[in-house]
Amino acid sequence: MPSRVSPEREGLDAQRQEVAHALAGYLQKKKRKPASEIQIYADRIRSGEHDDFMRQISFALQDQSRLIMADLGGEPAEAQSPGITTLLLMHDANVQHKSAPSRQGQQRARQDPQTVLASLDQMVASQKEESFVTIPEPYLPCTASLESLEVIKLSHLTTETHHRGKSLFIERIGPLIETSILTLGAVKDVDGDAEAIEIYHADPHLADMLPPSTLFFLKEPFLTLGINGKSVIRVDHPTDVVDIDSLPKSLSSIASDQSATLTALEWKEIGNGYFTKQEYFKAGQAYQSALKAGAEDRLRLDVSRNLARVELALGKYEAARMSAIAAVSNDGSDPNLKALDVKAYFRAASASYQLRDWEQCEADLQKLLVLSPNDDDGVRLLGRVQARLSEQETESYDFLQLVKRLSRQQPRVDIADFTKRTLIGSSKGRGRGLYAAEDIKLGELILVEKAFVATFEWESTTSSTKVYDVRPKKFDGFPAALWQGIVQKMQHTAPQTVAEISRLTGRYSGLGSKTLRVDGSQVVDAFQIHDIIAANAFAIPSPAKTQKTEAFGVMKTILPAGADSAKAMNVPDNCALFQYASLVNHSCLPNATRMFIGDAMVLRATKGIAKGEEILHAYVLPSLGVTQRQMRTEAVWGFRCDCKLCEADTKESEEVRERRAAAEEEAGRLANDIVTHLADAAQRSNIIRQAERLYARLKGTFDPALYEGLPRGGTTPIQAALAQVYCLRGEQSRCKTMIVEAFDCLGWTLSLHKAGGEARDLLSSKASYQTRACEEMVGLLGTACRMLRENKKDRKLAEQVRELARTIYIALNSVDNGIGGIDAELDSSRKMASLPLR
Ligand SMILES: C[S@@+](CC[C@H](N)C(=O)[O-])C[C@H]1O[C@@H](n2cnc3c(N)ncnc32)[C@H](O)[C@@H]1O
Repeated sequence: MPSRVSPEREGLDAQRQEVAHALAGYLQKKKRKPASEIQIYADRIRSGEHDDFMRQISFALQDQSRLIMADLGGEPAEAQSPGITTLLLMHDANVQHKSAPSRQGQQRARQDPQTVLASLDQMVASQKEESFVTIPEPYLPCTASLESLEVIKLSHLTTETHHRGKSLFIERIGPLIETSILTLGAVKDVDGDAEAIEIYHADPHLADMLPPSTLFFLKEPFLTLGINGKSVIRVDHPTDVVDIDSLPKSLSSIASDQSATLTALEWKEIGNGYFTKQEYFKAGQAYQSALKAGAEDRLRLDVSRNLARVELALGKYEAARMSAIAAVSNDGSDPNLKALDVKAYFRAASASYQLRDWEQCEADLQKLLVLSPNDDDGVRLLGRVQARLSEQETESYDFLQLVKRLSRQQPRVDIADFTKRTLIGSSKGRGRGLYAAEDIKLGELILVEKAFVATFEWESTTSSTKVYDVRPKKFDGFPAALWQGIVQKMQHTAPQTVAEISRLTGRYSGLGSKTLRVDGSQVVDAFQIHDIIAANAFAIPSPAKTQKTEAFGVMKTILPAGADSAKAMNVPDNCALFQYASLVNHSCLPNATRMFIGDAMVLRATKGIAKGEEILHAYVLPSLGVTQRQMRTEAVWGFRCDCKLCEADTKESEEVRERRAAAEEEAGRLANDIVTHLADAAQRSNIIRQAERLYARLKGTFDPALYEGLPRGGTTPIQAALAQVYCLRGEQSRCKTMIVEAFDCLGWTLSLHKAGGEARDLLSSKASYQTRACEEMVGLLGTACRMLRENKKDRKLAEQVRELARTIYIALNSVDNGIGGIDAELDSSRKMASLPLR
């Protein structure tokens, strides 16, 4: 009997044809794909292979890829809308992920090198096209030593399997191709069996580390499917790759089998040759070989000293310090050796400086100066390290100089951290947090910290990479350059720093804060770093923008990655990870605000903080609506804020919120118009009355009992405009009342009665939500100052108000290069005062 096709089925088929046709048209037009590739996609759709996906593609064709994301079962990406090709690839990645368990344990087919190299070209083409990275289910890096692993061949590999307890001994064939954050290549084993390999976060010198025809080890290999659906060995943790030169001594016979046996002296000469050509990695390898070949006495000292120099150039500071110290002869009787010891100590001190171990650096230099008291380099470095020690102790930073020196070529600052005013403690329901170790006044420094790693968009093409994470099924941008930078740096960092970074919160805890050195390398869990970045990285504004800061165009304090309201899921241009400042928890009623100078974060108090109080800053803009705030903190950091403001905001009805939003919008517009219309006598009274009515309406939307002592956002612009108007009209009492009310709405009590004590005593905090409000506060104080200056008896108070504005300005900017703007503001108010108002 012929099968009957249901009407629904017929409809679906027709729809499929239509979508396939539209997709083909779309791809041809937008992506300029070769016709053959379009045909493949269209055929796949026609054959029903993408049946579920049909609907999603039709959404995409209507440019609604956000909905598709939600449909795929992941969180809707708010800003990153993947294109159709990406969606198809993502779909494939998802299907691959789901079907992985059914493939697990399947025997891998033997492949010859030519076939693998040909498919590598295909993989490279699709990677270049999409620059799209899939993050698989996390797995741990190998923590076993090479000696304890059983060597297997490629033919022993089975799919979707982490071969724990095993290692491969393989060699690279063909080129290594870097695309985005992964390096693609091909390898073969002693049987001539070949396989593709994907190495993530690879050492920048990977090609030198794994030269063709040189065998290397891959610990606990993982065989999976690549982006093209073909098998590939995936290496997520770079420490799973062990090159011949890093082999432990017990296995170094393998190395000598590979290279003709040279003497230590010959290796040293080879190293020096590479050094002259600035091929530092290869020079380092040669010096290592010299040491392994048994360099002794003077030769050992020379090789170690040269190796230290090379390691400094490669950023391997831990190793550099050890090599430098190993190069010290301590033989004061020989003037030649003494001079060489000076060099060795200088290299040790330079490494200590880079490791930010200021005390060690100073100690290394003291030893140097005993041998050569007037050594220029030594004396200069001692000056620098003493400046760092002073910053660390007494916060003696010259912020203005630091800002002036920033440029695109030099976006990083040379400063020490200042953390002694804070202590780490546990914060109920929030994990760890930072606490004030002493009383801290409004505007004062809480901490200064240089980023562990910071990346700037102009330095790398991978500052934001498209990533599909199979765990939350989330497609998003991710700061891949930062990820790679941290994974790399962790391998050459002091264990204590590694442990601190590893302790930072992240959804996947991986190796935890255990520090493990295996086979001479610091083991790093790349997935753990990924999740640490997701929960802790900060966006930083471009130093170029920072330099332009003037007057009230204050430096923007940018929120942590993914936290900005407008760009929601977009990855910021510049981002950084801070080891210590990451511990500051969130509140919509913060007591601290952050700003950045290059790669350093400066955190200041936005209200008086008593000893023992927790330091809190805002991860999301407190002025956003509560629903948006909570959605963001939940999506990015996995918590719901339970501060008093969130509590009050959530108790309000939707109707009240909508009413207020409408009044706020109108008030904002009117606040802008008001000054423009002041000169117009016909409009003036009318517009002022309108503003007063609107202000009363806006104020009326807040339930006084619910918001007792809490800030009421959105009122400031109209209050500031009215205060200016009253000031210009000479209505001092109304002006004063409006300014005091404006501060009250921002969560502050401002006293404008009489001068006395310190300027900051004029202000006391209830439960302010500042951060962005600082700008508005400075403006309001400008008006207050102008009003007070009119009366002779209030001149002293006026100066205190100006000083208070300055304190708040610095709390936000850290430098007072824009403080002249406050006076300029007063001048412009004076000009306005000449307008005929009455
Ligand atoms: C940047 S870390 C802050 C340090 C963190 N408390 C720790 O122990 O490492 C961000 C994480 O802290 C926690 N957190 C921060 N503020 C919070 C708050 N107001 N309520 C609950 N948890 C919070 C969340 O777990 C969030 O993912």
